[in-house]
Amino acid sequence: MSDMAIIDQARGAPAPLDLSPGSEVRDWFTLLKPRVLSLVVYSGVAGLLVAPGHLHPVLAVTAILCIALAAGAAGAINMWYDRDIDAVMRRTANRPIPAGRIEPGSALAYGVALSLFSVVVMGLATNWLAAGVLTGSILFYTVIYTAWLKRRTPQNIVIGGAAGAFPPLIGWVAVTGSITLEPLILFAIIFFWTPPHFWSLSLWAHADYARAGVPMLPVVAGPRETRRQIVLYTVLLLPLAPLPWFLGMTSAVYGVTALALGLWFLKHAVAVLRDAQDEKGATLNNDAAARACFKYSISYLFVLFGVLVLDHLVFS
Ligand code: HEM
Ligand SMILES: CC(C)=CCC/C(C)=C/CC/C(C)=C/COP(=O)(O)OP(=O)(O)O
Repeated sequence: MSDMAIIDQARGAPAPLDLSPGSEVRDWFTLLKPRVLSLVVYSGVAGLLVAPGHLHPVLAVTAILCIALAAGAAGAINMWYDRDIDAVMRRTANRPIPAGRIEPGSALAYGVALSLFSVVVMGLATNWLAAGVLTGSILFYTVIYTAWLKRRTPQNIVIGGAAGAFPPLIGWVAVTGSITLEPLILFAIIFFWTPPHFWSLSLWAHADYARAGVPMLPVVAGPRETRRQIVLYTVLLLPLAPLPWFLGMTSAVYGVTALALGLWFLKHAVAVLRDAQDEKGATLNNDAAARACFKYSISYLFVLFGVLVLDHLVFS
């Protein structure tokens, strides 16, 4: 706390919210993995906006806040469970639990309380199917991905990564109260997007995972196989993303944009595959192609879902 804040508090003034680096409030916020939340909320909003039907704006905002809260709460439980491996990885060693700034038990209680709160509010504000799917997504991330698959198999990302594909489905179900083919396609898009998103990053971050004993694909199968798998999933995503157009859900504007974005993703993936390696398999240019592919993966999803929503608002 700053000197001014301490003086203010001594005078009886309410303490201002301290969000400075290392502050306690900031640490509790960090437990929610806020940076990843941006795309989670964005895809949830997209699912909610393109769904047929109407939800009162207050309830729609509540539903989105519940998705954000649930994803954040699951992130806090993930950080509680993974505190041992987070402590050994350079990227995560300064997280609030391994750095000793937040007690593990308090983080768990926080994650569980926020999870329960988000599910109950979602059920009351929208419908109980949406609350059920929200519960499924929390359990998928915390139990299936974090506690079960992450430390056991290099397919952890493929199966467990489905957790992150739930938000547009939840947004849709919050409006319609039912699960149909359309939101399942949105789910599938994120499902097939996740492996190239994460494996690109893991190509340059695998030393961290190896040190922590996490069997990520580059650690277990090597960088070459990881590069091949990145191309494979990008190829699978290519026809999948325009599917809403083929099924009459959108106009050609979305369809053609989805194809173009997919081809550009594939170009990045092929560049990753071709990235020069020395005889020991180490890359010669600091994995510039993998870094570019990871960065592009995030823009890809932002633009794809943005155009999906615009297409819906303009043409339907
Ligand atoms: C198993 C699946 C996934 C894994 C293992 C994974 C892992 C990661 C990692 C390690 C980062 C690096 C930076 C950080 O720690 O914040 C990252 C960044 C990011 N991920 Fe993922 N991710 C997954 C799925 C997703 C999904 C489903 C979304 C949203 C739809 C997403 C959105 C993002 C975003 C927006 C960033 C950039 C954050 C920033 O600004 O640094 N990720 N991801
Ligand atoms: C509504 C709801 C529950 C949505 C799920 C949210 C979501 C984006 C899940 C994706 C999984 C994810 C970010 C994994 C990060 O891997 P990790 O946890 O292994 O990454 P780390 O090494 O950074 O801890």
